[in-house]
Amino acid sequence: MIIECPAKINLSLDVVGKREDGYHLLEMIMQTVSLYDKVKITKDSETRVICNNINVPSDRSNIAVRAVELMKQRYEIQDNFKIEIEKNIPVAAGLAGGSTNGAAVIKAINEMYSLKLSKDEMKEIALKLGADVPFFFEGGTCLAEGIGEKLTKLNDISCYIVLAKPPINVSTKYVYQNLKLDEISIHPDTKRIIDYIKYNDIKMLAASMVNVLENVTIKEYPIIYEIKNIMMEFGALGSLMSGSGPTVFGIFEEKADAIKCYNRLRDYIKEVFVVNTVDRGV
Ligand SMILES: C[C@@](CO)(OP(=O)(O)O)[C@H](O)COP(=O)(O)OP(=O)(O)OC[C@H]1O[C@@H](n2ccc(N)nc2=O)[C@H](O)[C@@H]1O
Ligand SMILES: Nc1ncnc2c1ncn2[C@@H]1O[C@H](COP(=O)(O)OP(=O)(O)O)[C@@H](O)[C@H]1O
Repeated sequence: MIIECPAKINLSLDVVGKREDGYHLLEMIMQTVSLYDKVKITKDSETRVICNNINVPSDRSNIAVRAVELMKQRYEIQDNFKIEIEKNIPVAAGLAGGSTNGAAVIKAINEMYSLKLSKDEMKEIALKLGADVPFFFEGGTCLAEGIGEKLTKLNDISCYIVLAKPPINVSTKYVYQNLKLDEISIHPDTKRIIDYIKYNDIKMLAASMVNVLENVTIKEYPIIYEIKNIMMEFGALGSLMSGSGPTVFGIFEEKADAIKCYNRLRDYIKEVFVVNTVDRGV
C-alpha cells in the first residue's frame, strides 16, 4: 500500500499560555500543501525503514516505526513491515514531515487490516505520536488549539505558496525554551484571520499572518528575515516562518509571480518549492 502524505504550514501561530508540564498552549491555523512524501508499507519478516534521505532515522526513533509499534500492540497484529519513505519534504523544517509519515502508517494499517477505524479513532491514536499528527486526518485549512490536538475544520482556502528552507538547523525545543512570552508585543488576531478564511479573503489573510516563534528564530538566524523580504519584494501577499522554522513561505494569488520568486530564491537556496494549498490530509 502506498500513501501520499502532504506537508503542512502554519498560516499563523500564537502561544496563548503554558501547561503545568511546561508545554506551550497554542492557537494555530494549519494548512496542508502539495509537497508530498510517499510512504509504501508492505509485510516483511522484520520492521524496518528504507528512506532516500540519510537525515531520516531508520531506527525506532522514526515516527513511522513508532506508528507501526502502536498499531501492532493496539490491534494485536503479529506481522512486521517494511516502510519505504520517499522523502520530498525537507527534514526538521517546520513542515511536519515526520508527523505526516506517522499519520500515513496509521491510515495504511487501518486499510490493510480492514480495522474500520473512524477518523476520530485514528486522530486519538495519532496524538500518541505527536501533537501535529492528528491534523493530517483532517487536512486542508484548520484551527488547532491546545498543543495542536484540538482541531476545528475551516473553509479550505486556495492559493500558491513558495516554500524556502534555509540550510540551518533549528531545534523546536530551543525555540520554545527561549520564547519570552511577556516580551511579545505582536500576536496574531486569530479570530479575524478565521473571518478572512471564511470569506476567502486571501489578501487580508496573508497580510495578517503572525508567528510568535519568529521572535526567537529571526534574532538568531537573520536569513529567515532576508527570505521574507525577498518574498515580499517578489510580490508575495504575505510571508511567514512555518512552525518552529526554519522554512519560510510566501503566499501568492498568481502562479507566475510565485515562479518568479522561486527563480530568485533558487540563486542561493537549494530547497525551494512552488506548491499550492490542498484540501486533504493523508
Ligand atoms: C512548532 C510546531 C507547530 O506546528 O511544529 P513544527 O515546527 O515542529 O513543525 C509544533 O508546536 C511542534 O510540536 P511537537 O512536534 O509536539 O514538538 P516536539 O519536537 O515534540 O517538541 C520539542 C520540545 O518543544 C517544547 N514544546 C513543544 C510543543 C509545545 N506545544 N510546547 C513546547 O514547549 C517541549 O519542550 C518539547 O519537549
Ligand atoms: N519519518 C520521519 N521523517 C522525518 N523526520 C523524522 C521521521 N521520523 C523521525 N524523524 C525525526 O524528527 C525530527 C523532526 O523532523 P520533521 O518532522 O521533518 O520536522 P518538524 O518537526 O520541524 O516539522 C527530525 O530531526 C528527525 O530526526
